[in-house]
Formats: sequence, structure tokens, C-alpha cells
Amino acid sequence: MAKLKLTSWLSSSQPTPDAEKKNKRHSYVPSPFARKDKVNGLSDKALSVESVSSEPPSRMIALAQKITKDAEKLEAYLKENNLPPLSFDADVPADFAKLPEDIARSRREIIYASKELAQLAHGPREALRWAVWEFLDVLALQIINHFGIAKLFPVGETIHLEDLQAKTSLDPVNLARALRVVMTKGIFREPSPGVIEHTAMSRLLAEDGDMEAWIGFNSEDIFPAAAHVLDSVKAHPEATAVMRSGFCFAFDTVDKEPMFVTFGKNAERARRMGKAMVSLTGGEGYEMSYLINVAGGGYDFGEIDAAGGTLVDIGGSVGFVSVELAKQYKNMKFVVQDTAKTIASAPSPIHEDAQVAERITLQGHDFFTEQVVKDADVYFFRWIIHNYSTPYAVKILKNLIPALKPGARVIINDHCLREPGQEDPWDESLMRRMDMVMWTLLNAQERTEAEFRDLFKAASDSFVFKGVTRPKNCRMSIIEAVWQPKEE
Ligand SMILES: C[S@@+](CC[C@H](N)C(=O)[O-])C[C@H]1O[C@@H](n2cnc3c(N)ncnc32)[C@H](O)[C@@H]1O
Repeated sequence: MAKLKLTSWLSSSQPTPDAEKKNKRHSYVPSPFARKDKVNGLSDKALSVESVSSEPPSRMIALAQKITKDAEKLEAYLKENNLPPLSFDADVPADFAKLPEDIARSRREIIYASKELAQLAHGPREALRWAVWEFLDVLALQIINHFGIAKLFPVGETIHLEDLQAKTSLDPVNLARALRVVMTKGIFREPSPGVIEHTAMSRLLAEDGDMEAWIGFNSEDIFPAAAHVLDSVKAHPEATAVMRSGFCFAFDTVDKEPMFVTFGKNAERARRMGKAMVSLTGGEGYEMSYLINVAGGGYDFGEIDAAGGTLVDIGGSVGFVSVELAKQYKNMKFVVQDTAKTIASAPSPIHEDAQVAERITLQGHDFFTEQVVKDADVYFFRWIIHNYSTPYAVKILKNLIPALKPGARVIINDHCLREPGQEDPWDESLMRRMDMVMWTLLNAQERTEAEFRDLFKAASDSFVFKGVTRPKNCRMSIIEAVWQPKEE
């Protein structure tokens, strides 16, 4: 399939002055390794810590000082608020308490600075040599998670390795070797030789079903698919066809079916992916509340609500986003569209509050066919457009056109990539890796603002691109265009 003007993140498209301003307004500490003048991530300004000598401290010392300063700040906050000290112990809370802005920043700076410091201390050759071994940690975690090892003994108790071995079909030698690799990541520990106990992270594997699904989906679906991207891109260098992705090469479905169809045929695998998505969207920076909270930069549907307007939630899964919106907006109506199978699996009623449930309609609809809900006020795509390369994404948008009334809004809720170096390093790494996941599974991609603009333009000149906004601390952006057909 021919590629349209696919300005991939490699061929950095120039942002408009407005986009530039917006990016700057939201930008955090520059991403690691992005700029020569901001060696390895933290700008020199971000590292301005007092030095006792007249010589400016080396990068290594500046990072170490920064870590100390921010760690002291974080520790003081924890103490003042009677929060437990940070630890790997199994009984600590799995999530950070909600931190005030400045303390949250300190926490993040500790993460970036310590990562950079460790890399400096490894040196270039050793850092590079072992960077490519990360997949072996994933392999070990895959084995431990798949065989449910964390659930085989209670949290708070220890177990002898041989007793643990007796509880699993996994070969004893293989259990021990996989366990000892994940232990290097703080998942389980061995307080004395052959004695195993839980840590906070292994406890999550035992008790958090969504996390177990997240690890399973990533290590059993994405990991094999990633290992086949090279085959796929060698055979089809344009890498746009959804049925020729690394996933299709890995699972023998090339030119037969896309990933979503493969999952649709396997209830267990589909359920795992669904739960994995719940885990992801409950994670920091992805919560639904960002979209809803107008004061924090979420989308304001107030005008549409006042008029009792309709939002079509396309690829809306089992309707949980529409439910959240309907709880907030008491007059709007919602149509949730997804594959017939997904719609059939939605809860009934969709919500216990009848005032919410009665305003939500569920409908089987394939977004590769013409939109059937005419004259709605909003057509909404969350985590949909990034699943498709440009030719498919343009088709999805074009399928809306016969249904659109003048002024209809098309809202996309996805990542929006900024220029390299403008994100907080944690976000930058996560969003770039999500871009690789999209490539791996679906030959799809995350997009920049300019790429979203091009997408709408390729669908029709009558889409007026309104721009991109991003709620504070949220990783996802809100991308909007309005349908304004040209006068004949
Ligand atoms: C990544 S999920 C996003 C779900 C939801 N919008 C959210 O925010 O979590 C993609 C959704 O698209 C649906 N989907 C995939 N292909 C579709 C198609 N051709 N037509 C309609 N829905 C489709 C899937 O069933 C799935 O629910």
C-alpha cells in the first residue's frame, strides 16, 4: 500500500510557531541524551546545585548532588506526612501517594538523574554492550508470570526453593534461573540461600490481575512480535500494512488477518489484552480523569451538554469512557461503537445509575465502513488512530464525512509526539517506546501535531484543524478538527 505523506518522527516535520509555543509551555526537563549542550538529559540549569569549590562540579558530581538534594526533599515530605519510607518490602504501598507539584518534580528528577548517573558510571562501551540484553529480563519475567510463580506462596512468608519447585510444572533448574534474573530487578528476593520471599513487585504479580495481564500481553504477545519486526520490514520496507506487521510474522497471519481479528478469535487472549489496557490506563499520566477535568486541561463538553448533543465514541470498547463522560455531563447522549463481539461483551445495564445508562447506546459498527450515526456533535477516537498507519487512518476519517454536519467536531485522544528533547525524560522514553509497540503490532505509529494536521488534510480540506492540547501531567493529548465544508 502506498504511503501518503507520512512524516514519520524520523523526518522531523517543522512545528508551526503556535505549536512551538505550546510545546514550550508544556515542556519539562529535556529528555536524556537529546542535546549536546544539555549533556545526557538534565540541563545544566536543572543541575544548578551549590558547589563548595570555585570549579564548577563535574557532570557526575552535579548529578549525585542533585539526587541527594531531591531525595532529602522527598524524604522530608514523606516524614512530615507520616508516609512510610520507600522500600522494596512486600508490605509497602504499591503506588506513590499523590504528591504536591514540587515534590513530584523531585521524585522525577531522582529517577532521571540516577539513570543518567548509572550510565555515566558504566561508560559508553559497557553501557551499550549490556543495553541489548534487556530482552533477557523480559524473558525471565515472561516465564515467572506465565507459570504464576508469585501466587504459589503467601505474601509475608518465605518458601524454600525446592518447595516452590514442587508446586509448579516448571523444571526446577529453569525456575531457579528465571527467578534469580527477576530478583536482579527487585521482583522476589532470596534473604538466605534457597529461601525465597516476596517483594512489593512480586506481590503485585500475585495480587493485581490487571498487572499480571499487562506483563502477559507484553511478554507473550508484543515480545515475540517485536522479534519479527526485522523480518517484516525486510519483506515490506514501507511498513504500513496492518496484516504485515511483526505480530503477523510472529503468529503466522501475514496477509490473513490483523492483530485485532486474531485476538477476536481467542477469548482468553482478548481478555488479557483488555485487562492489560485497564492496567495501562490506570497508570500514572493515563487516567481518564485527565480528559474529564476541565480545570486541569481536560476537554470542555459544556456547550454540547447544554444543547443535549451527541458524542459517538468510535472503537469505544465496552463504553467505559462514555460512562465517565455521562457521569460528568448530565444531558449529553452517547453512542458507543465497536466490533459486534466487543459490544456483546459490554455490561448490561452499562451503569447502575439509570440517568447515566439511559443516555448511552451501544452499537456494533466497523469504522472501516461509512459512519451510520448522522449529524452527531462529536466523533471521538481514543487510542484508535495510533493503531493505524496513515492510509488506514485517513480512511477512518473519510468514513465520517457523509455523516458530518457543519460544525461537527472530531476529537482524537492519543499521544502527540513533541520534538525530541521537549518531553520529560520518562514521558519521552515511554512515548517513543509506545510508538515502537504500534509499529510492532500493527505497522502503525504515534504522531506529531504536524502529522495529525496532515492526516485531516489528507482526508478532506473541509476539516479545519483546531490544534492540540494536553492536560497538565497527562501523557495523552486532545487533538481536534471541525468539519466546515467549503461553499460550492
Ligand atoms: C486500543 S482499544 C481502545 C478502546 C477505547 N477507545 C479506550 O479508550 O480504551 C481499540 C478498540 O478498537 C476496536 N476495534 C478494532 N477494530 C475495529 C473496527 N474495525 N471497528 C470498530 N472497532 C474496532 C477494538 O475492539 C478495541 O475496543
